[in-house]
Amino acid sequence: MLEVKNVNKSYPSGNLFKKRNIDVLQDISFRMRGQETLCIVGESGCGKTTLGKCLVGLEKIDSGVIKAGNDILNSSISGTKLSAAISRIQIIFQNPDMSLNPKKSIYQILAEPLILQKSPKQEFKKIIVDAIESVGMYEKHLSYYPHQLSGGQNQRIAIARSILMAPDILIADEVTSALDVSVQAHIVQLLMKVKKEMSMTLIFISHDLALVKRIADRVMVMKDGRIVELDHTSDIFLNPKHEYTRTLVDNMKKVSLISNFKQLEKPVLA
Ligand SMILES: Nc1ncnc2c1ncn2[C@@H]1O[C@H](COP(=O)(O)OP(=O)(O)OP(=O)(O)O)[C@@H](O)[C@H]1O
Repeated sequence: MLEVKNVNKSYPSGNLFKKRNIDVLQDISFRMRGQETLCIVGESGCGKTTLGKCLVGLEKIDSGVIKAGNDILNSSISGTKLSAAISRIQIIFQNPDMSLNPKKSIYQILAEPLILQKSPKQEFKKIIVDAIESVGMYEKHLSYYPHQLSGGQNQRIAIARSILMAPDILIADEVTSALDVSVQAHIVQLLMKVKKEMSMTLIFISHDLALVKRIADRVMVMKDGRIVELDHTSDIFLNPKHEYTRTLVDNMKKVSLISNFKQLEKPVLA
């Protein structure tokens, strides 16, 4: 169970003479339970990634509380204790090439969670082979380095590494946006499969509203660091209550009309 209560986060801004803070997250509260998929949407810069980073303790919150099971994170936890505080939540980012250490082999990357969990060394190989196969890759890839794999394959490795941490909650932050369209669907399918098999809660951050409509149980709409609407997917798309949600949904409909029209325009090849 995840409970986020009145979370606020600001970043320092301005210059030496005129310092100020920008409020990036304002009074964020929500709860999640069980195998729910919550999608977070909203315009660029509204605070989606910052919220994800705060949930896993990569950023310190200014006030409020985050609870995941018995793990509790608040504004008084800092330093190395921060990311250790919320061990039940893992995050995967947009660009797997940046999150995987280029100097480490895939085997070494996948061994990291096992070292952290103090798993018996003699079991490493079997667990790692199982993990890489569960994301649709093979034992032979364990000797590769990230630069020898495609973006989609590296994203699979990032997912395998996260699931080796056996989290209760997985945050996927724009995980398909840097990938080729043909690979995107495979990564989403994989995430949904992993979520089901591991009985995880999934927080999926995305700009792709058509995808959100397909996979979300509930949708959180953010604007300027605040939650403007949080509701079941059907209500968000069929009966949006907030003006901003209505604009987002209308824009999605326009984009899908244009792409349907473009497909019609395509010449038929003999
Ligand atoms: N480390 C930082 N220092 C200062 N400001 C930051 C920092 N990280 C993010 N911000 C600012 O916080 C705001 C929210 O950024 P965030 O990355 O959370 O937005 P987002 O909704 O995820 O955007 P996008 O959809 O483009 O990824 C932005 O104005 C951004 O410039």
